Amino acid sequence: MKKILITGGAGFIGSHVVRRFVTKYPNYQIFNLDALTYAGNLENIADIDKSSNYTFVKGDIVDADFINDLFQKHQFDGVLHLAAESHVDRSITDPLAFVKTNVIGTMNLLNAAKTIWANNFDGKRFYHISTDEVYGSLGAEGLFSETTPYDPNSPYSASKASSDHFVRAYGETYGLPYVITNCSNNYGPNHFPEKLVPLFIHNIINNKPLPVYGDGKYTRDWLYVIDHAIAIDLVFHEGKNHETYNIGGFNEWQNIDLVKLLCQQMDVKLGRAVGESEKLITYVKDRPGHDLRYAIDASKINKELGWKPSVTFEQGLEKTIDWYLSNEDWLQHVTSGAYQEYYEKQYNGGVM
Ligand SMILES: Cc1cn([C@H]2C[C@H](O)[C@@H](COP(=O)(O)OP(=O)(O)O[C@H]3O[C@H](CO)[C@@H](O)[C@H](O)[C@H]3O)O2)c(=O)[nH]c1=O
Repeated sequence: MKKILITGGAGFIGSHVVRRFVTKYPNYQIFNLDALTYAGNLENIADIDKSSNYTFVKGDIVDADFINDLFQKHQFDGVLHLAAESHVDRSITDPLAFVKTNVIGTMNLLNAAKTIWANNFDGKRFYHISTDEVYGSLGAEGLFSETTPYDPNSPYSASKASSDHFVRAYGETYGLPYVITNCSNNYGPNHFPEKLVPLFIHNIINNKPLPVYGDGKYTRDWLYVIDHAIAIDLVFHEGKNHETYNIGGFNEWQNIDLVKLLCQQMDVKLGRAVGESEKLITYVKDRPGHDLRYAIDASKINKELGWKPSVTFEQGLEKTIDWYLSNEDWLQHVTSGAYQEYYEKQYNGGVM
């Protein structure tokens, strides 16, 4: 039986990956390591919690001694590393937290893997799940490919770029077997309501303003989170050693158009008059260093591994809205306390 460590498995993307691996691979023993920060929530994976091939471990990847002990104890065969501080706005107010978790945390995992595998890399794999933000910002034209030079702009993307570089460096220097994926914006169930889609769903339900940064003309490439989990499964098992794969939906939306579509779908779901939710749109001051456009060329993963998104954006968005509307308890739990304080501070940043 293979022992697989998944970090960040109580978070948004991680919870979908953990569920997929636990249910699809009964011959794997899955260890889910999560620090349970504000964005991690065991409710996200409550349905698989009792599975015999699943173990939850609470712990922080920043603690090197703890990580070394964990690797020595369990002798993992593979690591899927998703644990990260991931919110760009938070990285602007507290960059060091991002260096700690995303850079030091990744280093601790790399060191621990290198030590236990001790040059015996047969059947071993370190998989770093990363972001397209490492490539910086596109103008109106072009797509990010795997050979696009790194050019990160936010403390968040700088920390992810740094950790990508360390993973590659451990591959080149010590022969560590690795794969890296850089994915575009995800949306779907379990997404903490600080990111655009879940925050706006939450605010529409509660009749709160929808704070659109700047002129709303920023563009992102959106992918349903379960399609990302499927891609991660494929890359972990079939991706080539020492390779990078970009993952994206070929699905670009300007923020304001996405928000309007979301408002329309929410009006229908909530039985509101047409145009009701759009009245909540409020233009607020822009994010500093806001990247204009991300768009992914996902043809490598498509050609080599046969992956492509399984749902359209309209379908994925509807599934997402349905999930939030039938999980209002979840929303209530995660939006109380610390989050609420943060949100109020953020929103009071100023209406334009
Ligand atoms: C939270 C929020 C966001 N926005 C804008 C900023 C962006 O142009 C767009 C999406 O913002 P966010 O949901 O924060 O996501 P973004 O900054 O693109 O980064 C996401 O996508 C990345 C992949 O591209 C991931 O690596 C990040 O972890 C993830 O947070 O919406 C608003 O206009 N208003 C808001 O309140």
